[in-house]
Amino acid sequence: MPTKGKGLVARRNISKGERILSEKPLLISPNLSSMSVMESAIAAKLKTLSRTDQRQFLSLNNNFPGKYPFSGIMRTNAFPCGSGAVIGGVYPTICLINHSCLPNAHNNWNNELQWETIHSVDFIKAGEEITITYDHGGPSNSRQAQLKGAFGFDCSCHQCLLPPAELHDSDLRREQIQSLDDLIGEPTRIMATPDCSLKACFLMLQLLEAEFKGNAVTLIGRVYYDAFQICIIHGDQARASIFAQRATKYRVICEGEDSPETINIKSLMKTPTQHASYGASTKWRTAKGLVPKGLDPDDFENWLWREQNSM
Ligand SMILES: C[S@@+](CC[C@H](N)C(=O)[O-])C[C@H]1O[C@@H](n2cnc3c(N)ncnc32)[C@H](O)[C@@H]1O
Repeated sequence: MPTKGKGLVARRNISKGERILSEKPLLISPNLSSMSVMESAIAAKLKTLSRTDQRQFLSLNNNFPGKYPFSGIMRTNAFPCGSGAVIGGVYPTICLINHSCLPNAHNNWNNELQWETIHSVDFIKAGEEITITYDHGGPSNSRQAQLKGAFGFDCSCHQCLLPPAELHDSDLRREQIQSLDDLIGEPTRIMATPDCSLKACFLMLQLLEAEFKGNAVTLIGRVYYDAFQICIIHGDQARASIFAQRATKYRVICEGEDSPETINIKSLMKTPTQHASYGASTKWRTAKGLVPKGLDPDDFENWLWREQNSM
């Protein structure tokens, strides 16, 4: 791939939500603070691998050559085994997938399978590059700084190369998305002014659509899960079950039916009271069956988002 080294390209059309591949890690290593300790730990693990696996590991890209080549390969390629995990895995094929700030696929550690999975989050045409995201979001300058610092490369994805005026508009939206994300996650606000937190979720969905078009599957799923949590904390089982249903739909697209997180949300959709925060407040208390029937779609959305003029 020009400016990116090797990459993965679709050989056939791939529909949204397909599991493109799943892979067992070649090697898993903790992210140790001392490079020399990490280098010896990886070297010891490498010795236990077959010759083919050793060759595959050594063929991976290294943006940090020098005194600690094995650690450099891990730092360039490893994916955390689960969100917030301190251990990371490298994979023979998945590690060929380049980054995009507007990716068409999503990577996820399936703790049940103990494999990393890749799902398409958009329709991918034959011949198109398959991309995932390595960054934590935000405007282009902060994404680029993070990618350079953590992985040692200058991002040349389509989004970062937009003409200046378009990049400026995109950066403004990404800044707003980041601020809303912080606001939605504030526990004191969720307890004191849940209406504001729910409104922030609603605004976030509009912004995600404007910025990512159809590709914001992962983020949309998270927003619906946040809305679920806001409702269940305040005892509103009816809305919580609808939000969990929507969160499930998006989780299935980017992680599959067999992901433990999908299974967990699906079960919360059926029994929202299983959530640990249920009962913290009774401010919005409703029974699960109190979802209104026969409303037109706009009125249903007004009810769901607790718009003032709704029932
Ligand atoms: C996990 S590897 C991906 C496969 C790699 N391109 C190769 O040739 O082996 C990650 C490395 O690919 C390159 N890369 C990935 N995404 C990129 C992007 N958006 N812009 C520039 N380089 C990128 C960087 O060198 C990065 O450190």
